[in-house]
Amino acid sequence: MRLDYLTIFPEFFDVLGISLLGKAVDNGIVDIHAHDLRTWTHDRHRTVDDTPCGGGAGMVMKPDPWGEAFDDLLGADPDPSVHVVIPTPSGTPFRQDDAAQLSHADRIVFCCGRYEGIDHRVIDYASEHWSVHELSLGDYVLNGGEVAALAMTEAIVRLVPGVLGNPESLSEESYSQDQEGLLEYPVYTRPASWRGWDVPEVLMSGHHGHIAQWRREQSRELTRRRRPDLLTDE
Ligand SMILES: O=C(OCc1ccccc1)c1cn[nH]c1
Repeated sequence: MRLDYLTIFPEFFDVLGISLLGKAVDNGIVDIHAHDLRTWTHDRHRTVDDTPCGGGAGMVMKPDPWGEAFDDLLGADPDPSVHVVIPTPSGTPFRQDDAAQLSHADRIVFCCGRYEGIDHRVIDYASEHWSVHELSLGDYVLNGGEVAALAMTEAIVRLVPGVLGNPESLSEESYSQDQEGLLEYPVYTRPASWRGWDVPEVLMSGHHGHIAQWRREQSRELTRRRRPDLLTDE
C-alpha cells in the first residue's frame, strides 16, 4: 500500500516512521510519501491561498498547486483504484467501515486542507479521475487536515494484514464485527487487587462461559449508557 500526503506541513508525517507503522514501512507493507504543496507553486512567496470569491472571512487554498501535484503524483489518466481522501469538517463521518474498506486500497492520497478549505473545483476535478472521499473525523474544526489524516492513517493501516503483530486483537475491539458493533468491555490485568480495587471475581474464575457472558453484558451496558445510537435492536 502506497500512502501520499499533500500538505503545507509535510513534517507532520515524520511521526509515521515511529512504532507500528514504522515497522510496516520497514518491512515494505506500507510505502509513505509526504509532499510539500508549495513544491507546486511558482511565485516568490510560494503562495497556496487567496481570498474567497463571494467575500467572507479567511482564505481559500488555490486550485493550481493541487492540480499540478495531482499531475506529478497521479498523472491525468482516470484510475478508480486510487483513493483520494480529503479530511474536512463537512465530510461524511469516518467510521470503522471506512477504515476497513480503505485498508484494501493499493493507493491512498491524503489532501490536507488548511484555512477555510480547498477550492471546490479541486474536488470536482479529482472526482472525475479517482475515487474521492470527503471524510470527517468528528464534529469539530481543526486548523488543518493533517491531524485527521494521521488518525485515519492509523485506523486504516493497522487493519492491513501483517501490520499488527497479533491479528487476534483486532477482532475483540469496539466497533469490530465480533463485538456486534458494541463498545469494548472493561479490561483488567495483574495484580488481582490494586489500591483497594479488585479485578471482578468472574475474570479470576477460569470459567470461560461465565467470562464471555460477563463481557457481553458489560459491552451492552456500556453501549447503552454511552452510545445508545449504536444499539440497533432497541
Ligand atoms: O478540521 C478538519 O479538517 C481540517 C480542515 C479542512 C478543510 C477546512 C477546514 C479545516 C476536520 C474536522 N473533522 N474532520 C476533519
